[in-house]
Amino acid sequence: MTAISVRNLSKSFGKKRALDNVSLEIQRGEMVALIGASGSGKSTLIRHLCGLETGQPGQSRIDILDSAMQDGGRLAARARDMRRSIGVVFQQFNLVGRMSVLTNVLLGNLGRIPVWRGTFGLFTAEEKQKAREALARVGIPEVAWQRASTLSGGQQQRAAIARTLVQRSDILLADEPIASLDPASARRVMEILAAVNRDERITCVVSLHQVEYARRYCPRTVALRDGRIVFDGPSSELTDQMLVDLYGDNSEELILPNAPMQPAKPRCVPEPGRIPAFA
Ligand SMILES: Nc1ncnc2c1ncn2[C@@H]1O[C@H](COP(=O)(O)OP(=O)(O)OP(=O)(O)O)[C@@H](O)[C@H]1O
Repeated sequence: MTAISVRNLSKSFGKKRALDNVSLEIQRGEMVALIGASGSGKSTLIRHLCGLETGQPGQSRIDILDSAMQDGGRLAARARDMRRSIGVVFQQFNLVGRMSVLTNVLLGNLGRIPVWRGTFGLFTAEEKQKAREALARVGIPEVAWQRASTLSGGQQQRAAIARTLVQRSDILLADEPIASLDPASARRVMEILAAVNRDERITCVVSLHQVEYARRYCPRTVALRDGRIVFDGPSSELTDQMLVDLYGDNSEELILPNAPMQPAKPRCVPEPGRIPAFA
């Protein structure tokens, strides 16, 4: 089954063409890295895949699990329901900081339970147990009762992955999940994503700045430049020389494994009431 199918997707912001006739197929169970220099269109593509953006009117179409998510620049009526099958992890704003980690993970149930139960935080014992298991799965069972804002950046990303497990998503889209992390935390997060892909058969699309992580953890890489796909194939075949040829001076930010990492902590959602995307 095809997990994600993108056809002829273009998107402009004013005069800036962020995506330029992108077509892409990702099969169920794949783990795919999306790489590209800053501004190449990775986040814009991910935002389209989860229905947060619509493409230009015309021939574009995005199918998720063989159902149209958007067609001709219009979101399908079922798009909201379809989002339940897509877990999203962002570089920042992953968790509601004032809530406990466990509650954040429990928010993964929201698409499947009555709104009133979610609003009042009335989760069943079984749901709480599943949330605790998900935290154990990502290696941080001990932080369940901590406020999310007190977690380290790597722990926050792991809690966000736990939330997608509770959501029981078929597809996990991670938009630069390791960009703010130190190398050890980045490796841990990538290992967890790879394990979730392998063991739970969740299709993963991970946007990354450094090709080294793509080579190590993702069998397939899709490289974007100026909104166009310029490489799509086995990550092992994407050599440093190819990156230099594709990106020129900008290749440095993709090749040097430690250079562009900013040691900032991913930020939690600051205000109450805001639910992380598709939690
Ligand atoms: N909402 C928006 N309004 C205006 N321009 C936008 C918007 N979103 C993206 N862009 C522009 O589209 C282009 C692609 O941006 P995008 O964020 O998708 O790139 P990216 O590859 O994810 O970059 P980075 O690695 O720096 O996050 C950039 O030139 C960006 O400035």
